[in-house]
Amino acid sequence: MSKEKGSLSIHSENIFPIIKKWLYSDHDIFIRELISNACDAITKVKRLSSLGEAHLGGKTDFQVKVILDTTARTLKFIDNGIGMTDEEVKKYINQIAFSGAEDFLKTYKDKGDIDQIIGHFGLGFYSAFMVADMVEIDTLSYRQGAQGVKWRCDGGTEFEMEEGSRTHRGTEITLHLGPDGETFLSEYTVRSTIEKYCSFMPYPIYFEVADKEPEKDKDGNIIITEPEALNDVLPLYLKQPSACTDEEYKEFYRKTFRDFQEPLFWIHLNMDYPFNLKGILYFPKLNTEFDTIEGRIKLYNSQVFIADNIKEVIPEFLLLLKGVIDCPDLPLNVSRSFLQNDGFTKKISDYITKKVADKLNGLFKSGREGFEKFWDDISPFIKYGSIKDDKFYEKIESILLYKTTDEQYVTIEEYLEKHTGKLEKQVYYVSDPVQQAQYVSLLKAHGVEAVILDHSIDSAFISHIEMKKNDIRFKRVDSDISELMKEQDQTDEETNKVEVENVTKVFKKALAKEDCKIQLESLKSEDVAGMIILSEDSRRMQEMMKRYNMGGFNPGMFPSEETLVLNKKHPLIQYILGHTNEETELLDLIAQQVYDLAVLSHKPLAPEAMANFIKRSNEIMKKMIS
Ligand SMILES: Nc1ncnc2c1ncn2[C@@H]1O[C@H](COP(=O)(O)OP(=O)(O)OP(=O)(O)O)[C@@H](O)[C@H]1O
Repeated sequence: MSKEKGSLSIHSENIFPIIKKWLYSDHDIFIRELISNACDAITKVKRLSSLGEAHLGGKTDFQVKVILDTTARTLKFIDNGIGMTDEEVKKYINQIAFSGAEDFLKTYKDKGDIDQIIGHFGLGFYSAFMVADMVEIDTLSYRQGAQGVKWRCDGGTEFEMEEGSRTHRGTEITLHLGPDGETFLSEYTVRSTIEKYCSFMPYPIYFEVADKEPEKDKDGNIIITEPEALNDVLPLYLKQPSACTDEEYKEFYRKTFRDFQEPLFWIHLNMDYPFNLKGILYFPKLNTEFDTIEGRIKLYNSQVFIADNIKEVIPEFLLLLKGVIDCPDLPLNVSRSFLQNDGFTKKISDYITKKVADKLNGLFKSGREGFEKFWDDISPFIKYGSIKDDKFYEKIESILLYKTTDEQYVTIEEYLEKHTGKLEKQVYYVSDPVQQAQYVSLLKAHGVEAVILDHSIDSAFISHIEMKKNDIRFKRVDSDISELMKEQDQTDEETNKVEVENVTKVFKKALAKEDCKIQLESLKSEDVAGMIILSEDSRRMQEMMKRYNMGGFNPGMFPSEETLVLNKKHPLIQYILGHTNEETELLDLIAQQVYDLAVLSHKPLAPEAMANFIKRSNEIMKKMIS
């Protein structure tokens, strides 16, 4: 066969159902598309008027009206924009994927700023057929002496066109809602969809229900209310940061996120070059320690809502924040809810990360005390960001704070400096300040504070910091006995070995436990008879297995390194040491009670052990009075 070249042909009968059903993922976006077209139509006529090419005759109350009629089952979108001539309807509507917006941009690209035009692909109008059985257009062009045009299509590939009777410049689009549009017969659905997609569109959008019973006062008089636009045509993020007050930022936050907690602080993004990006990011306050952090960053393109939390543009860790970002330069694909993946989105994401890091550094430098006040609330974001984004970590590394058990906020360097001579490149931490209180007070008695790392992000954060600063080691307070707590012991190695063997025998029998690892120490404190320590590595391994649900692994592969440390100086341990050859009930009782108390200050007792502990404690008290 000879080599051939040609162009592919598309039959509208085949492609139309695809556009209607599959081009857009969400049905409700037809509202966004038709209101965007209406706003584009207004932007165009305003532009032409400013160029002296259109004479508006004083009709400049630019607005978009959406009217629902539940009886007639229609939804109308009315604008007083540029309108269309019959030629334009033929060109822009009858030719699918021929965008009048693109055409307009091409014609006027050299005549000033027209980046407000939203349309791009020439397909949006057809999204109306996702919900409508029939769509009508009634339009009159701005041109002098133009004749109105009526267009009608029932969703097939045939249309009807005739002269229209419209007397005012603009376009009215009527959707006759079909079974797929049933949900849009609800006032609430239409209103909330307009609010979702159009709350920052540049011209006022009014919504009314034509066949709704008017509200009456108690005397039966109709209450007349001034129509209120559903949108904010000049959202705060578009203003210059220097022109915005704190109250305005807070009000914008309340309105946009319906969150009545005040945000901690915010970052106003305002960039014109090398790309255009405006927005405000808020650091929300966490209500309680049990709060799940759920952020929401709404992405806009020229004031049109695109989607929430688009991870290509917003670095993943910042999805914990709340905010709005508007970037008219976004490379959107046809359905707008998806981005074309190119290097540009990465640049936007890097810019946002940098701005957040700059703001945090600024807050730290301008007032450490204020920064410390925010720390508990913002630290999960910052820690998550440090783990997720190396560049972010590098920028905020020096302002990472740690809250200590004496309620101070210190950097890691300050912590080490404070413990010079006591700790060598080592940071003690607690993951549960209440449960681990005994260990904390033992350390405190020797002038050592621990840092509190009790958030679910902290175990990953600790590993991250250790990896970044590889000479620093984090140790949970119950992972060893600090040399600071021990007293010089005169016992020689051989005697100590025998003592350990004898005591182990007593505990093994009393606890009926084969694997009982015991260490004898002379602790400076005489208050503690025994304590459990669990090596840091072994505990981390166990936690990791639990976290990743590595149930298939045999736990025996990583035996628990739990050790019972007994304080030789404590009278109870001295008693045991002096009676290791006996097998008395009292010896069992002491060993069991010492062990349970040690476990209790390390972790919660298992239910059966707890019941035994209470029973035994009562027995001991009974013995005391008998
Ligand atoms: N309300 C309107 N007033 C005037 N012209 C309109 C109106 N609605 C649509 N048009 C014309 O029809 C064209 C096609 O609209 P359509 O929504 O299909 O595509 P678009 O807005 O150009 O691009 P996109 O697919 O990105 O929305 C528009 O570019 C515009 O020229």
